[in-house]
Formats: sequence, C-alpha cells, structure tokens
Amino acid sequence: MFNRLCIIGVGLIGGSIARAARQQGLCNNIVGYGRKLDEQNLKTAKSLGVIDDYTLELDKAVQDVDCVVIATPVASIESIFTQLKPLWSNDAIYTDVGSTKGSVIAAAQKVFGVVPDNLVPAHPIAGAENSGVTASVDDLFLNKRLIITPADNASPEAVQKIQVFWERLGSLVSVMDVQHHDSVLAATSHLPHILAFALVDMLGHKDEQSEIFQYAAGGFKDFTRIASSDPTMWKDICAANKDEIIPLIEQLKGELDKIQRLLETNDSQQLFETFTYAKNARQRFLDQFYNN
Ligand SMILES: NC(=O)c1ccc[n+]([C@@H]2O[C@H](COP(=O)([O-])OP(=O)(O)OC[C@H]3O[C@@H](n4cnc5c(N)ncnc54)[C@H](O)[C@@H]3O)[C@@H](O)[C@H]2O)c1
Ligand SMILES: O=C(O)C(=O)C[C@]1(C(=O)O)C=C[C@@H](O)C=C1
Repeated sequence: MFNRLCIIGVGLIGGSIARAARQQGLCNNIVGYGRKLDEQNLKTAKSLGVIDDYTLELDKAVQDVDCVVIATPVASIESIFTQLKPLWSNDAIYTDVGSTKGSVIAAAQKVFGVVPDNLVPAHPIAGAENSGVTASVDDLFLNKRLIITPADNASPEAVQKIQVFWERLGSLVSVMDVQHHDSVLAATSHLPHILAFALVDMLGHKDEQSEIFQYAAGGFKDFTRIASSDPTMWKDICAANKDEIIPLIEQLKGELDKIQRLLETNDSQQLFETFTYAKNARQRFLDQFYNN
C-alpha cells in the first residue's frame, strides 16, 4: 500500500501500527521519528525490528514518505503540525491516532488555516494501560473498532486509503462526525478512566491504604486496571475533551447521590432495581457487540 511509512511517536500505538503494517505487508520501509528524549525508545524499536530506522530530524523522517502517522499524546499534535507545515507534501497522506478528535481538527485549523485535504484523523478504539514500544503488539487492532473523523473538505481518495489501511490492520472502521466522536468517547473511555483514577487516588490517600490494597481482589483489580495508564496521556485527553466530560461527571455525581439516598433510606428494592438495570444493560451490550 505504501512504500515508505513514517511513524511520529513509536510507542504502544505507533509501535503496534508498525508491527501490524509490516506483518500484513502494507509497506516496504518504516521510519520512526522522535525527539532527543525519545531516542532510547526509538533505539529499542529498531532493535526489536518494529521500525527499519529512526531519525531525530523531521525533514529526514518525512522525506519521500507516502504516509505519516502521528502517534504522540494529543497535546503535542499542534506542535507536530507546526513542525510538519514547511515539509507538508501533497503526495503523502497524513493521519493521527489521538484519543480526542476535536482537538486535532482545531490544531490543524490553527496551524494550516484550513484542515489540509490529505489529513485524515483516526482513532483506534484499542489500547492498553502500558506505554512505549515494548508494550506494542502486532494484533492490537484485530477486530477492534476504529473511527475516522474526516473534515468536510477531506480528499475522498485519502479517506478511502486510510480506511483500507486500518481494515488491513484488522480494524472495523466507522466514519463519524468529530463532535459525535468526542461525545461518545467521553462516556465510554474518558469518564471510566477518570473514575478509576479517582477511586485509586481516594483510597491511596487513606491512612489504612496498605491494608486496603492487601485485601483487594479481582473486582478491585478489574475496575482499576486503567488507573495504571499514563498520567501525561490522560491529563491531555481530559483537558482536550473537558466540555464533554464535565457534564458526565455531574450526571455521575447524581447517580452516586441516588445510591447514597437509597442506602440511607434502606430502600433495598430500588437498589436492587438499579443494579439489575445496570446488569441487564451491560449484558445487552455484551450480546450485541461481543457475543459473549
Ligand atoms: N494507549 C491507548 O490505549 C490509546 C488508544 C488509542 C489511542 N491512543 C492515542 O495514541 C497516542 C499515543 O498513545 P500511546 O499509548 O501510544 O503512548 P506512548 O507513550 O506509548 O507513545 C507515545 C510516543 O510518542 C513519543 N512522543 C511524545 N511526545 C512527542 C513529541 N512531541 N514528538 C515526537 N514524539 C513524541 C514518546 O516518546 C512515545 O514513544 C495518544 O494520542 C493517545 O491518545 C492511545
Ligand atoms: O484498554 C485500555 O487500557 C484502554 O484504555 C483503551 C482505550 C479505552 O478503551 O478507553 C483508551 C484510550 C483510547 O483512546 C482507546 C481505547
């Protein structure tokens, strides 16, 4: 599909794209780019065979490439666009994997004036709590959803190419309006991460924390796995999508207040109905999307 692919930020997601693209024969050569402080990770990526080579000079990284994938934290994307602007080529396709898409479109508008028609923002709904190239795997995107949020002026050929690229990496691709994407992901990804971070933050600050963690078992571990995610990545995501997240936090506070009231008034019937509604809703979601 591509002769030369450039990955800016060869971490969990960038590294997994490189591994899967190589495994599927989607490109002949993969070059990684990063800053001086990313060099150790890039060296590891090269030694693992995830990328063919790396450079700390962006002009060399994007020379003669057919596709550039930006896989850095969302807050860095505006500065990456600024650095790419003088090097931008009409012969290449540009995409990113940021977890928020409104911020990527806004950054492109700010840097370029209008979103370039060969920029196709994308978001794999797949990941892990671990970071860096050592966490990357070749099947991360297999049978996982991926959302493309093209601007109105996007080139249909570029959109089509990115869609096919992700399908060949194993993803189930949907095309979505940017605002809708950010609203849906606030509920399904951002709020759950905030909840997990908040719970562990609260419990971790308690005096009896060592005892709490000593007796924590499966439920606690399942619920809080994502609180091991990278704090830098998640502060960026939450800040970029706060307008969608804050109203959801308000709603959740209302739900917790309701449960508190039911306990205070010994309303075990309503408590049972609330838990039953949630259990059934989750089962419907599992049946519909996972068949298990
Ligand atoms: N982790 C997930 O579950 C997940 C899932 C979907 C999308 N995403 C998105 O993918 C992107 C990357 O996340 P990740 O989990 O792969 O993170 P990561 O930390 O594993 O990888 C990011 C890489 O980018 C490099 N980097 C950081 N700032 C840079 C800069 N200014 N210039 C060049 N390189 C830079 C880092 O060295 C690192 O190797 C983020 O935008 C995130 O929102 C993450
Ligand atoms: O499985 C995980 O650890 C994830 O956090 C993956 C997850 C999510 O489902 O919330 C995290 C961020 C993304 O942008 C997409 C996927």
